Order: sequence, then C-alpha cells, then structure tokens
Amino acid sequence: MTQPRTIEDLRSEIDQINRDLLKLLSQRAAVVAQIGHAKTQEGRPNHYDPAREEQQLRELEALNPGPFTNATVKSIFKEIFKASLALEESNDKKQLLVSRKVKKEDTVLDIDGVRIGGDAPPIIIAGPCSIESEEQMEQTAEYLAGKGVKILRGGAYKPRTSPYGFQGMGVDGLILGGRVARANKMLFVTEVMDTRDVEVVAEYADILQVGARNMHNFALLREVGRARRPVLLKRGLSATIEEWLYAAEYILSEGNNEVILCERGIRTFEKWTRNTLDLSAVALAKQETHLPVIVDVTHAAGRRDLLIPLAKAALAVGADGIHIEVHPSPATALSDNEQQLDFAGYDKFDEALKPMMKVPAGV
Ligand SMILES: C=C(O[C@@H]1C=C(C(=O)O)C=C[C@H]1O)C(=O)O
Repeated sequence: MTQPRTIEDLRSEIDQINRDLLKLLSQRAAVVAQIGHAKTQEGRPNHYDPAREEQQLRELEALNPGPFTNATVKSIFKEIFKASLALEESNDKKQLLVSRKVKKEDTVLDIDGVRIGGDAPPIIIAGPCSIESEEQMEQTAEYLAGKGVKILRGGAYKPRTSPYGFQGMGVDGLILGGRVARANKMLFVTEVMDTRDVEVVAEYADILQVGARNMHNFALLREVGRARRPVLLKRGLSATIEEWLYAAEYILSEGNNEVILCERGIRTFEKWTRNTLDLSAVALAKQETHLPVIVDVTHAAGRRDLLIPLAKAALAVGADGIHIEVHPSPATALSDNEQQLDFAGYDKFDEALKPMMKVPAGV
C-alpha cells in the first residue's frame, strides 16, 4: 500500500507544473510577438482577430478533458489572448515613429529661423479665426508682429458646422494671408481640409493645419505627410490621446517628421466652456512623443475670460506654445465672435504671459 502523498510533496509537484506552464506561456508569448511583428509588416492596423480566438476556443472546448468546465477553460484562455494582444500592441507601439522610444530627443522645428519645441522658448501662434479682408489681415499682422508674434494664423477654408455659414475666402484668402505674413516677417499657418487643396495651401502657407474635425481624415493625413511643409495637427473633438498620436503617425509614416501636436479641448458634458482643456493630454503627449505640443486656448475655452489662466496652465505643464485667436473687431467677425480677443485683450494676455515666455518650455 502506497502512502498518500503529503501536501508538501504535492505542492512541490505544483511548483514544477507552474514552472512548466510559465515556460510554455513565455514560449507562446514569443510566437505571438512574431505574429504581431508580421502583422505590422503587412500594414494591418488591427492586431485583434476575434475569429482566430474563437477558433482556438472551439478547439480547446472539444479537447477539454476536465475537470475544469468549458466555461472555466475558456475564461482562462481568454485572459491569455488578452495578455497576448496587449503584448503585440505594445511591441508595435515601441516602433511608432512619433514615440520617444524610437527617438529620445525632442524634435525641434526650425521654420525659417523660428524654432518650435525642445529648448526653444514657447511660441505664440495668433491671428483671426477667418481671413475676411485685406484691412483685417493687415491690421492684425502688423499689430501682432509688433508684439513679437512670429506666426500668423487665419482660416481660408472654414470647417463650419452649418453648410450655410461663411465658408472662407479660399485661394484669395491664402494669397492674402501669405502676403501679409511675409510683409510682417511672420510665418503663415492655415487649415487645409481637402486632399485636393494640399498643394495650393502648401504654396502659400509655411505650416499646414489639420483641424480637429479632420484629425481622422486619413487620406488628408497621408497627403500632408507627403507635403514638404510642417503640419499643425489638432486633436479631434472626441479623440483619445492614442488616436491623436496615431493620426500624427500617419503623417510621419509618409516621411514628414515636422509635426506640431495641438490640444484644443475635448467634448465633455461641461457646458460652461466650449470644450474641456485636457492638460493631461499635453503632459502625456510630451512624455510619449518627441514632437512639439502646443495648446489652442481659444477653442478649449470658447470664452475670453479663461484664456490667460489656461495659457499659463498649458505652459506650466510643458506646452511648447499657445495658439490664440485675435481679431481687430471680434464683435463683427464672420466666425467665432465669442472667443476671439481684440487688440486690447491681447495686450493684457501678452503682459500676463510674459514672465512665462522667456524660459524654455517643459521646465
Ligand atoms: C496572436 C494573434 O493575435 C491575437 C492574439 C491571439 C492569441 O493569443 O492566440 C489570437 C488572435 C489575436 O487576437 C493571432 O492573430 O494569431
């Protein structure tokens, strides 16, 4: 008669089984990583394959010798699949061109001597929401240049909620914006909304803006990725940080490394501000990527009284610059009346921000 085995003895057998299981799990993970790599090479954006998982679960069910129920076996393997998928995706992320894991040092843009990102002092991008007239653009550019602003903004193509709202001056606006910026030794940034316009916008603008509503327009992202102009990429209204960074990846993957990320507030349940400024996204984007990150305080707040505190907060968390709308007469502006600053308002903004503008961002 054999003696019943002691608990200690049985536990040491379990310990050995654990070691074997761990070895097998690690072997499995190594194979999963290879599959993940192959998927990335094939350009498959989605690593999750529910059909493949389902097939494995069916086979395991058929083979299950017990004593665990099928439901238990399935839930254990589902955990393994989940961990495997996470592994595949994190390996994949390590290879993202936007990632600090790929490029440790900050990307510093130098656009005709205007430096953005890294150790450069924070920059201001300012100008009206829409380009409306010669007088409006000349007055604004002259005023802002006098304040030391190096980058003039102004929309020639406007993504308006209503198709009947003012849609922008189009090519005439581009010509005007470019000319006025140059006359005041400024750079000109303007939004491009359509792949068909990238070429003409790039002809007149120094920086191409992809707006929040187009952050998921992958054809446009690829097209600006092929343009030889830096790109200002706004975060989408409801985009996660990950989606925003993937949008930037589209641009870099086409060979254009000059991307400035712009947080502009996201849609939340809050009604007292137009959007909710997500400062953690700024800090995270700085941490996860090597790209310059700026904050559009105008669209984040949607109201003038918050522009100064939000801009200060943005710089405090490491933003490389601020984007703000300024108009000679906001009350008569063709868009965004509630949120653009007039010149007196900008004087106050400039004064309030001055102490934070000299030091490099991110300290
Ligand atoms: C490893 C793969 O990727 C994922 C992980 C799976 C797994 O761990 O078995 C199965 C399907 C995918 O969701 C694969 O597609 O085979």
